[in-house]
Amino acid sequence: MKPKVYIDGKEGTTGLQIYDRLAARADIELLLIDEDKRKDPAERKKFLNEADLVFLCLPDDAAREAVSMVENPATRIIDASTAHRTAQDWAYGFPELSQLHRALICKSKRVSNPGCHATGFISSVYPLSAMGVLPKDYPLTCFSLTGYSGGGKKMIAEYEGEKGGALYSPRIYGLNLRHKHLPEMQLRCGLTRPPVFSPVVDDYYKGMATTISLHNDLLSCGKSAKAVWETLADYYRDQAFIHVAPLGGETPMLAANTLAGRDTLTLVVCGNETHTTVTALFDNLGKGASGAAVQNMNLMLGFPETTGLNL
Ligand SMILES: NC(=O)C1=CN([C@@H]2O[C@H](COP(=O)(O)OP(=O)(O)OC[C@H]3O[C@@H](n4cnc5c(N)ncnc54)[C@H](OP(=O)(O)O)[C@@H]3O)[C@@H](O)[C@H]2O)C=CC1
Ligand SMILES: CC(=O)N[C@@H](CCC(=O)OP(=O)(O)O)C(=O)O
Repeated sequence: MKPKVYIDGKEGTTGLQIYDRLAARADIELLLIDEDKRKDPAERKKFLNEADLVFLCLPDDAAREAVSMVENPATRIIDASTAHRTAQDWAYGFPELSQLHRALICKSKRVSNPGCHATGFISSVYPLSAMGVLPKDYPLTCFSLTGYSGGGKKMIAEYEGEKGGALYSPRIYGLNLRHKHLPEMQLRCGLTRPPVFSPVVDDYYKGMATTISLHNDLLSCGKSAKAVWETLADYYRDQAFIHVAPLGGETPMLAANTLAGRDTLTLVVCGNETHTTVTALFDNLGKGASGAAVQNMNLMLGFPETTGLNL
């Protein structure tokens, strides 16, 4: 019997991208709700309980409500929203972080998909912290560029409709320094202080560049860009979805849309004897959302991790 899969919120930006990755798959049965009933709670409840695995591609409150509708103990959930990313009883859907993360995803009934900015931040900070290069109390700063599809249908409409001058230029947001991804960044990396985080949205559809900046003399060990690069290259050497570029990168500038349309993430380490930057390049809708969600589904259902993905 093929596992039955339902995407709640399939008509949204993340949901459609998951659908695109699954539509042609013969190893699952996709359950499709009637278009005119896609927000009908009773109909959604039926689908949520009929499925072996559901993706929640909904705003946070609707995701919480959807979880409360699930009564079938066999139904497994991957939540793409922020609602459960710091919940201790949910597995954190970032399998490359450790064997334990991967094992918990494989067996868990509840998996929370990482936030897009958080994915970029954690991909560099977690290994450096786990390998003892970065002290847990390091005063981290991070800036993160994203395309406008990161803001979902509403922001896409803003950028693709008649727009004013400001939307033609990069915009720094999250100015209260309390962006919703900060709790998962801090908790999942075990940091004792939250980073100073500045997200930036710009006038292109998708793609991200998330950068942390380090003073080498404040690192616990390996006080050079080369040592940071070696640590990351070694940590991710066997991963299909995360690659580490040669030290210094391969281009004189880093374009945030380099990996648009792909489900992989590339880390670029730059710097010198005194300072280091690490930049994660990826697609907010690939490794930053839908691609990661499908990767998690494959692990949960026992399929090859790379099935149906744009490596
Ligand atoms: N876009 C991105 O790059 C990323 C998004 N995410 C997260 O994924 C989730 C979805 O985001 P995104 O796809 O961008 O958002 P969108 O606004 O593009 O899509 C959300 C979808 O949910 C539908 N919806 C809203 N309320 C309900 C409800 N009560 N019942 C059923 N459907 C409902 C909306 O309907 P309607 O079409 O009528 O508006 C819409 O189709 C969010 O939590 C977001 O934060 C995570 C990582 C990256
Ligand atoms: C451009 C823009 O607004 N982007 C969104 C991030 C989208 C996202 O990752 O949402 P989740 O937190 O559900 O993962 C933001 O920064 O709030």
